[in-house]
Amino acid sequence: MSETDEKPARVTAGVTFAARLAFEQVSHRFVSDQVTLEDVTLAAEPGEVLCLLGPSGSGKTTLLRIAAGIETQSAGRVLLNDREIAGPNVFLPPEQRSIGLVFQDFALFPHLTILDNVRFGLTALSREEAKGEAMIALSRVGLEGYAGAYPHVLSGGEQQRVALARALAPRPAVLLMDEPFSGLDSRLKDTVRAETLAILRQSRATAIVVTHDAEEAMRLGDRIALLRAGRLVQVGTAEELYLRPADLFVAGFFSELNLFDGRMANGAADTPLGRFPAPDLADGTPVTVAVRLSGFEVGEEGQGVPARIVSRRFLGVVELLELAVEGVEEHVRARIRRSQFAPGVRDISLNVRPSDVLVFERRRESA
Ligand SMILES: Nc1ncnc2c1ncn2[C@@H]1O[C@H](COP(=O)(O)OP(=O)(O)OP(=O)(O)O)[C@@H](O)[C@H]1O
Repeated sequence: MSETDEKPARVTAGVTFAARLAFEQVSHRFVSDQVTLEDVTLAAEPGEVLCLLGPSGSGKTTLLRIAAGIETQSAGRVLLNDREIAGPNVFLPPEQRSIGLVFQDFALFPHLTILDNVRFGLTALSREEAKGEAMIALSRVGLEGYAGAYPHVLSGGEQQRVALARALAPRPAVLLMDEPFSGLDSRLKDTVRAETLAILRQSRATAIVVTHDAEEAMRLGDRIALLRAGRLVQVGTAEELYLRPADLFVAGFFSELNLFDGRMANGAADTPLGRFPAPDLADGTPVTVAVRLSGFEVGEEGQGVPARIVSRRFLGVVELLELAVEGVEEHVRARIRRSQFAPGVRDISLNVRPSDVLVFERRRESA
């Protein structure tokens, strides 16, 4: 069978099947008394792009390595389409898992052609078949014209696409990507991210993408799973995590916040910026009121809470104000549309948009 006969059908056929990858109560320790992951239950649904988000050291990479079979969990199971691939009595080696990996440094071999880099993992096929599959994968990322070239002639973004082609070539059911864009400069990043998403959609692979950047997770993920210190804090769509964060940590990951301490009284929290209702919290509960920097309407003096401009920083479309407000120890920060005040204006007034206020029960550590 010639590769040209097969090519069009294969390109549109994408992967053989879209799989569900599930973690069930997965825990992990590198050192016995130190939690890397604790009781993580999470599934990437067939064809979904799931972003694993969290600060450095929160366990994202370890979870990915457990899925790939290059790390073993201390407890719990990993399932691919309801088949256990890692558990107390089962351990399927990485090469039998139908899982592809893309790392942040692309890890291309400089002395191999682009084609040979992509063909590298296709050891189960004959040389000619592997070439055909590698060419299909390269055409999926739009780089078939570079098959005979070496990696150094490609830009960072193109090298990332080769790495993606290499991971897609064996038609994995699930693709795992660890900070795949962090090696790219910020101008390239947006384009490569959009291209990658389009390729993932076309290939229909289920993908788990690790990132520590909330905006990247919002741009890429159908859903986002946020980890902190090895524990899953919240899973949901970008809207859910942004609009209804489970706690202050989640809120702070998605927005810059001004924080005020208060106490519930008559169904609302009192702050120097106003009273904010929180019907679910009992009166007397100590609370932290979080106001997004973008959550202010500003006006001339006398139209709201009085504030004095301490500094203004021009940021292009917006400007960042630092404001002194009576009753607030630290400066209040506000991100407003630029040029709303003439130079030299000092006294203004503030109104807070209720949709940009979040009230949380105050935890002991932040009390
Ligand atoms: N081989 C190892 N031996 C011991 N501890 C490790 C090892 N690898 C990672 N750790 C620790 O495990 C924790 C989780 O690491 P992991 O790399 O999974 O986090 P991460 O969220 O991916 O972080 P980053 O974004 O910095 O890569 C960290 O505290 C890290 O220091």
